[in-house]
Amino acid sequence: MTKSYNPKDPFFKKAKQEGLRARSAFKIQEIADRLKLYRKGMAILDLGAAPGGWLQILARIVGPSGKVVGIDLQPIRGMGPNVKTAVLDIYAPDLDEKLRELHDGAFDAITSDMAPKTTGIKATDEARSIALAEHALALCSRLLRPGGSFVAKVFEGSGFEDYLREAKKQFDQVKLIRPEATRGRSFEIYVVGIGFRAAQAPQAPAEPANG
Ligand SMILES: C[S@@+](CC[C@H](N)C(=O)[O-])C[C@H]1O[C@@H](n2cnc3c(N)ncnc32)[C@H](O)[C@@H]1O
Repeated sequence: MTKSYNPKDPFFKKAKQEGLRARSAFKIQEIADRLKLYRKGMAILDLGAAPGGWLQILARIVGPSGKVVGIDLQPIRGMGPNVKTAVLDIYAPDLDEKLRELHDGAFDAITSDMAPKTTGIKATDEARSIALAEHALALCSRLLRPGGSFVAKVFEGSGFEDYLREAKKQFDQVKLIRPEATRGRSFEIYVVGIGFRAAQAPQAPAEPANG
């Protein structure tokens, strides 16, 4: 999970050359290219968006008629007109209200590249990481439109199988992608949910039989 800074890394160099804020931009680019999840005019929510690499790619795809909302614990500055950002913790009690100020309505897609501050203690880091991914998945029921898509970074460790099981309940299809820009020894993988199933309305009790 450690992010070693390596200027010789080809993705780092390419990101610099292309004016991208983070090498991780190539991960969402690859996911978008492979699965064709995003289109012009869409509204996308990006969780853990700083410094803004994913926002740059997503903003390009949705174009001027679309919108990308990025939130993070860190400020994100200087994005284009179709990007709105806020310093916001996904656990904030007023999250929905604050998001409504940036976009009123459900999102067509939610993405999450969130990562916790690492402690170096594998079990703690994995637990915090899966907790972030779980919270992102739980937010779909409030913020994602039926049929929408979801992408989240998850570390393959304890809790991963349960996470997949939960994602499969909520989406018609679930795919796993390890983008090329993911560093060699990393356990990170992206869980992609396609076709969000709207929460089932509670069933009305059966009519009592006549007679
Ligand atoms: C790997 S970085 C994201 C990089 C980003 N995708 C990009 O391309 O620029 C992970 C981010 O998750 C954010 N994060 C961690 N916990 C969070 C939380 N509770 N709420 C919002 N953001 C969080 C961190 O502040 C960090 O900026």
